[in-house]
Amino acid sequence: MSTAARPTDPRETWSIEIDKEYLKFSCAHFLIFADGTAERLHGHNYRVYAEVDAALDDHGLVIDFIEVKPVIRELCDWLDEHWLLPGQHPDLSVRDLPARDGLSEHVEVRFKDRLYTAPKDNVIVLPINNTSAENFAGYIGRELATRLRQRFPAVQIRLIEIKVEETPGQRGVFRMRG
Ligand SMILES: Nc1nc2c(c(=O)[nH]1)N=C([C@H](O)[C@H](O)COP(=O)(O)OP(=O)(O)OP(=O)(O)O)CN2
Repeated sequence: MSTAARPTDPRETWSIEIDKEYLKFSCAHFLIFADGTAERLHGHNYRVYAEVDAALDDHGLVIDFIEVKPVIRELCDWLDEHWLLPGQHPDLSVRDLPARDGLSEHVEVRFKDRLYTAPKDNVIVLPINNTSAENFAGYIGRELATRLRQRFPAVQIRLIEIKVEETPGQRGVFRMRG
């Protein structure tokens, strides 16, 4: 039987879905609400679910699972065990504190009447306006799209969908087309 790629039927689309227990990140955050109040600082074990929609290659693959999982995992591992802060919220500021008196470099975080300090390497300031599951999905999705296009230039990605589950049963969902 021929293994040549069949002519594609425009009605058909293909995608891969990745849902691995180890695609997770444990992080601290506090959500800021529309009325200006915010949660106390707390943490979640976030789970990441990914879908990539693209043409099937001549070998019957969208993208090799073995090659795409490490790209998602490197993003999860980079976020893991950090306090995530929204760098674009108007009422939250982060100031670097130089090492002194035997202390390592720290950051000072101000939000309204709250003041926190933390070792600088414990914190990641993300280009988002709130630490919602949706914004985490958007950040991971955009980063993943950039990295997949760099590493798999021949893949014609049509859609990337990232779901970030903050607690079992509720997820933020991000989709990027084209
Ligand atoms: N659209 C969103 N709403 C909320 C988010 C979010 O990321 N996107 N996040 C929070 C809080 O961070 C909170 O920690 C989660 O809220 P909550 O629903 O209370 O979580 P639980 O799992 O404890 O909910 P239960 O229904 O009690 O199990 C809030 N909103």
